[in-house]
Amino acid sequence: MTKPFYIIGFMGTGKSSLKQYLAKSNHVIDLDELFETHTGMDIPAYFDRYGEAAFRLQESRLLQNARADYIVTGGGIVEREANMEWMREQGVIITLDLPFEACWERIKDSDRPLVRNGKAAVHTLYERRRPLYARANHVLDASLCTEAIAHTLNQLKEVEG
Ligand SMILES: Nc1ncnc2c1ncn2[C@@H]1O[C@H](COP(=O)(O)OP(=O)(O)O)[C@@H](O)[C@H]1O
Ligand SMILES: O=C(O)C1=C[C@@H](OP(=O)(O)O)[C@@H](O)[C@H](O)C1
Ligand SMILES: [Mg+2]
Repeated sequence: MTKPFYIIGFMGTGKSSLKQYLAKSNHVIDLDELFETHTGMDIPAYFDRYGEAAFRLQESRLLQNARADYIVTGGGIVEREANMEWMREQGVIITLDLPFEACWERIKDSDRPLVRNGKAAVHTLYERRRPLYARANHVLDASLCTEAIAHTLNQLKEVEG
């Protein structure tokens, strides 16, 4: 197994969509998918029942147990400094970067629990998290098509993985 590439970025930057385009020889884990398999609940239902703090605790646990070539995270992984430290120690952090309006267009009709707080609240969250995503080893332009982003990742993996 290679050094893990941790894919981070705000909701809607296209992290989860990458899976099908990454090299087939690579093992890819999406922490949100893993979360839903482990808990047997979808994320909106989990937020409703147990709240965001409980979600963050489970998310950190899953992060620390995940072993794969690519570990696709949820947008809030940057909320805990310990998660950032873990990812930096273990592997390479890659941010998908996209302006807020484009993220919002992609997520506004989805069932993501934080989207229910409305556009202004999500914008505030975006601004607060922006410096955290900027701390990655690499920042990629997420306005490109998924295939192009995956291609760049596959190339980076050959050099750094
Ligand atoms: N590169 C892209 N270009 C255009 N639309 C995209 C791209 N990547 C993802 N999308 C769309 O944006 C939405 C959110 O994508 P998703 O992969 O779930 O993002 P994330 O996991 O970062 O929240 C989906 O509707 C998806 O089809
Ligand atoms: O930004 C966040 O706090 C969240 C992002 C979501 O994942 P995506 O970034 O894949 O949408 C998911 O983990 C949860 O709804 C919380
Ligand atoms: Mg996702």
